[in-house]
Formats: sequence, structure tokens, C-alpha cells
Amino acid sequence: MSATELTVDGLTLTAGAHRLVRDVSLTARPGEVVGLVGPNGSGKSSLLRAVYRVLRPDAGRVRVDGTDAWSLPVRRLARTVAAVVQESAADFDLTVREVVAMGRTPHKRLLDGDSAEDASLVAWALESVDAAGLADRSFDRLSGGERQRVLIARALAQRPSLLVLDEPTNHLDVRHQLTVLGILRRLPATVLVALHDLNLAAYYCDRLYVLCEGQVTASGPPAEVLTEGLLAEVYGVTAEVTVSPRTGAPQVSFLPGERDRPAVAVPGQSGF
Ligand SMILES: Nc1ncnc2c1ncn2[C@@H]1O[C@H](COP(=O)(O)OP(=O)(O)OP(=O)(O)O)[C@@H](O)[C@H]1O
Repeated sequence: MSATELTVDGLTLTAGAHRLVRDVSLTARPGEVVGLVGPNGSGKSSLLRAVYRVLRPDAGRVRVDGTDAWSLPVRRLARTVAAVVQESAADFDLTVREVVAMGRTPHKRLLDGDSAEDASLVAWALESVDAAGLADRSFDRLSGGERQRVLIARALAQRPSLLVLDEPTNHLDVRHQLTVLGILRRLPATVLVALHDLNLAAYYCDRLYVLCEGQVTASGPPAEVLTEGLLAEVYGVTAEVTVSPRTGAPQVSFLPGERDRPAVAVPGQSGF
């Protein structure tokens, strides 16, 4: 597994009359962890969908090591790119081990069974997300956070050289958030990850792209991007940004202030 270069050039995505993303360009160099941040509805998931080839661009290109992702054979793309997406939490009538083993499919031929290497990669992937103890459980009966870790393990078992993740820390408790992002940092792969938690993004990402209303508003190393001014402009919040004396990463604290939206009165109830 070697890391891949991802290049997105002038990407525009639409759904009917709705423009989801407009003229977005980004790069993720081999081995980088690149974060996508931005408010709800800013286009992060849509951009990721174009990268893992679910949403076809109306204009612009997605290139994987210089080749248009949309021209690659599906199987070849699946050997290169793994995705952990919001909508993948579908029901499977399978054990956890079987779900994670599905990550090996792109590397096998039809009717190939699981090799010893497949079994050890599945065990490694489960161990990595602290889910080895879940291996024989039914996937359908897991909690939200357990499912999320198993879906991440499935992507790890795929041994991708580009890993695309949409809010992978969703549902995870704080220890597992750190575990999962720590793994992403250490993988010999390129990572593009949408995150809402700006402190996690600041600590774990090499560079960030900030999306706002479908466009890139800022990009660069977290310390350059996560300024109080940008957070006010993009999110409409008052924040204090300091540098962590322990980690050297920017640390964002949100402050109540004049930007807080006034409470919306309950109809027919005074004094709310
Ligand atoms: N198929 C669609 N048809 C119409 N509008 C869509 C469609 N898919 C997404 N949108 C809209 O496009 C915008 C971008 O959505 P997207 O899911 O990419 O945002 P996001 O940044 O991932 O948001 P969140 O942080 O809430 O997950 C939103 O306004 C969303 O409602």
C-alpha cells in the first residue's frame, strides 16, 4: 500500500437546480491528512461523494495519481480508494468479522475464499479500532459508535492508498475519537476527512480546507486557517483561538456573546 495523490480541479456539482459545490479545487499529497471543515450544508459530503465516485461532476475533475477517477475501472478504483460515509450504516445480516472481510473484496477474484493474509488484515483492522471483541457479534445489533468503528475497520482492511471519510468520529466517545484519528495519522495512505470538531481537525490534520456555501473560503495548515476572524465569518460564532502548550496545535474555545442567536419565542407563550 503506497499513498496516492488526490487532485480536485474546478469541481462543480449540482443536483437538479441546486448547486452543491462550485469551482472547488484541492489537493491531498501522498501521505497527507487533509481535513474538510465548514458549516452544515456547505458541501463537504457532496465533495467527498465526487471523490469516491458517487456524484458525477458537472464541471471539473477528480484525479487519483493524475488519472481521472471517473475513467478508472471500478475494481481498480476500489483497490485504491476506500470510503467511510454517513449513509453506509446500512443493515447487514452479517457478523462484524464478515462485514470487515468485505473490505478485502476488491483484492480478490470471483469465488476466491479468504486467505490467511485476508484473515490477518481483518484481525488487524478490528484490533486497530478496538473492536476485536465484537468480531462474532451481529453487525445489526451494534450500537451507533460500535457500528461506526466496524465500518472504519472495513475500510482499513481494504488497505486503500486513499481513504475518504465523512465525519468518522460521529457517534464515537472521546477515547475512540482519538483512537480512530490516531490510526488515520499513522496509515501509509492519503486521507481526506470531513470533520465538525475543529480541535480534532487542528490536531490531526496537516492541512484544512474550509467550505462555505459550496466554495473554498480558506485553506492551509490549521494554525493559519483557524483564526477567530474566519470562525466569525464562516460559522457566525465568537471564538477564542489559543495554542495548546502541550501539543502546539491551535485550540478553539467558543464563547457566548452578541453573536448568539436570540431564542425563538414559543408561539402563544410570553416571557420565554
Ligand atoms: N440531492 C440533493 N438535492 C438537492 N440538494 C441537495 C442534495 N444533496 C445535498 N443537497 C444540498 O446541498 C448542500 C450541501 O450538502 P452537503 O451534504 O454536501 O453538506 P455538508 O457540508 O456535508 O453538510 P453537513 O455538515 O450538514 O453534513 C445542502 O444545502 C444540502 O441540502
